[in-house]
Amino acid sequence: MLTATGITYQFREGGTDHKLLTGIDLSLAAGECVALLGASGSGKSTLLNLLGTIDSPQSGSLLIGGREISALAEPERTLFRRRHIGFVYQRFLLVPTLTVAENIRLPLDLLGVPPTEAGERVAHWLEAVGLARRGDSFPDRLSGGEQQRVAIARALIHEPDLVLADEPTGSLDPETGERVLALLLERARQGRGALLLVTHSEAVAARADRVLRLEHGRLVAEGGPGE
Ligand SMILES: Nc1ncnc2c1ncn2[C@@H]1O[C@H](COP(=O)(O)OP(=O)(O)OP(=O)(O)O)[C@@H](O)[C@H]1O
Repeated sequence: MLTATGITYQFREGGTDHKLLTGIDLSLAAGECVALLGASGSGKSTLLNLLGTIDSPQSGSLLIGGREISALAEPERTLFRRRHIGFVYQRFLLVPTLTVAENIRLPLDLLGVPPTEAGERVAHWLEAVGLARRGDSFPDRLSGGEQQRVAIARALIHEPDLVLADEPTGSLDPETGERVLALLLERARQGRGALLLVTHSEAVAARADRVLRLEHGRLVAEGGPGE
C-alpha cells in the first residue's frame, strides 16, 4: 500500500547542508507491521513526517494507495492525509481544551462525517480503548496511559490505511505500554491498515512482522540485507 523509492531529505543549518536521508526505499503491504529502529537523531521522526505527507522530500517517489504524493497540490494532500493516515506521537498531542470524546471525534469532524455517525463511532472507540466513562473528561485529568489510548482512538477512528506511530509507548510504564502496543498491532493484524512503528525498544520491535534500522540515511533490514 506504500512504496517509497529513493527518498532524500536534507536541511541547511549554520551555513551547512546536512544530508539526513540519502536514499530511502521502503515498501509496506496492507496490514503489515514494521518496526523502525535507529540511533537518536538518525532521522526516524523526519522519515515519518515525509511518509505521513506532512513534509516533502527533496527527491524520490512516494506512492500511497497507488497515488504519487508529490503530484498532489497542498489542499489535496491535506485531504489525502486526513482520509488515509493516522498519527500517534510519544507525547500524545491531545487538544487540551477539548474533552476526550471531542479529541477522538476530531478527524471525523475534519472529514465532514455526519454527526450521528460520528457520535456512534466515538462511542465505539471510547469502549474499544477502555475509556467509555471518560468521554466528558478533559485530557489533563487522565493518566499518561489513558491519554495515549485517547490518542490511539483518535488516530484510528477514521480507519486509516496507514498508521505512523512515533515511540507510542516511549513514555508509558511497561504494562500500559503493552496495552497500547496491543491496540495498534491488533488492528494491523486484522488487515485494517499498515503500521509503521518507531521505537527504541528491541522488545517492542520484536513484536512487528519486520524490523528496519535507519543507518546513515538509509534503511537496513534487521537480520538481513537491505530493503
Ligand atoms: N529542517 C530541519 N532543520 C534543522 N534540523 C533538522 C531539520 N530536520 C531534521 N533536523 C535534525 O535532524 C536530526 C534528526 O531528527 P529526527 O527527529 O528525525 O531524529 P530521530 O531519529 O527521530 O531522533 P530521536 O530518536 O531522538 O527522536 C535532528 O538532529 C534534527 O534536529
